[in-house]
Amino acid sequence: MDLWWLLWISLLFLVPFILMEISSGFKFHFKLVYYCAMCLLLSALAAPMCLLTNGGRTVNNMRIISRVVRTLKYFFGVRFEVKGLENFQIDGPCVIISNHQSILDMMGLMEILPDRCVQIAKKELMYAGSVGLITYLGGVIYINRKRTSDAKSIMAAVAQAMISDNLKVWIYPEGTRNNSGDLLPFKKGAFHLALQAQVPIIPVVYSSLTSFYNQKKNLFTGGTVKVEILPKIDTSGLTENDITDLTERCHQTMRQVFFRLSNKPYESNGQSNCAQ
Ligand SMILES: CCCCCCCC/C=C\CCCCCCCC(=O)SCCNC(=O)CCNC(=O)[C@H](O)C(C)(C)COP(=O)(O)OP(=O)(O)OC[C@H]1O[C@@H](n2cnc3c(N)ncnc32)[C@H](O)[C@@H]1OP(=O)(O)O
Ligand SMILES: CCCCCCCC/C=C\CCCCCCCC(=O)OC[C@@H](O)COP(=O)(O)O
Repeated sequence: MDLWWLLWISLLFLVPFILMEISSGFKFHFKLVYYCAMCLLLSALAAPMCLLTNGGRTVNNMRIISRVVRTLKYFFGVRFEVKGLENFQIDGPCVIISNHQSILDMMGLMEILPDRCVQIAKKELMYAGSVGLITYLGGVIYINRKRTSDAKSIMAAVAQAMISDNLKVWIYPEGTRNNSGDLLPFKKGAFHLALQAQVPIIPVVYSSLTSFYNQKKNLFTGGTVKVEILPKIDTSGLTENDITDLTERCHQTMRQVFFRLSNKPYESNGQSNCAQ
């Protein structure tokens, strides 16, 4: 009898691996679920560490969170080649903006996260189980993307907090994940925030994940991500009238770097062809 049980249980374990061999779709989704499960598990492990070390919701928990998240890359065969870390060496608050491709970006975010840096996140993330808890403990700021007025007032409060608590704020100006191999147009909140707080903006660009992570092609293997931290952009003296131009300028600069890092020819949409 035991032998039969053993046979059935081992078959049960073998089934996902057999399915992964015969179906790329199954393999892609299995790996994505594995990633989410790892995030949930690591969050559940990190939460008590944060509570015991720092008591409650504080940006200091980001040190623990980043250390734990940095281990994830080894489970998924992802490597990061980072350039420009010296550009993070600025005292005081700043707004960091970067392109956003997938939930895998958490690995790239934590790979280079500077000290005392929180992120702006969609409020739905608060309800993602233990991941929601860990983002809360890390000081993540939640916004409702569908209610611009609420988002504006939250960001205005963040501008005050950045100065009083010496906080850096990381924002994904595309406002959503985008695995298309290009950058979406930028929302303006990050730039309003930088002007309201009168702090510099530091653009960060991650190369395209599409060479090893592509939902359309059910591709999810390991790979190398090139990361470039660009020199800071000063906002002193700029006013609300400069927001659109500042947004466009950052978008164009980051898009050129994105194409260069992704070894793709720069397709300007009516913009200069010289990739940086
Ligand atoms: C240990 C375990 C581990 C495992 C797990 C890992 C855990 C890791 C832990 C921790 C890390 C967590 C990391 C989470 C990351 C999550 C990322 C996301 O969720 S990304 C989605 C949410 N982020 C955004 O959406 C930002 C970008 N959006 C904006 O900034 C928008 O501007 C926003 C939302 C503020 C408003 O969006 P609009 O859709 O209305 O678009 P617009 O065009 O920008 O604004 C409309 C008008 O309002 C003005 N406006 C916008 N923001 C303003 C402001 N702040 N003040 C004044 N006016 C503003 C603009 O100038 C525009 O007006 P005119 O067209 O120019 O007339
Ligand atoms: C008890 C309830 C349990 C709920 C289960 C939760 C399932 C998800 C669990 C883990 C997910 C790990 C993801 C790590 C954090 C990802 C942050 C992120 O990248 O969010 C997406 C957001 O940038 C943009 O959202 P959209 O592209 O607009 O959409």
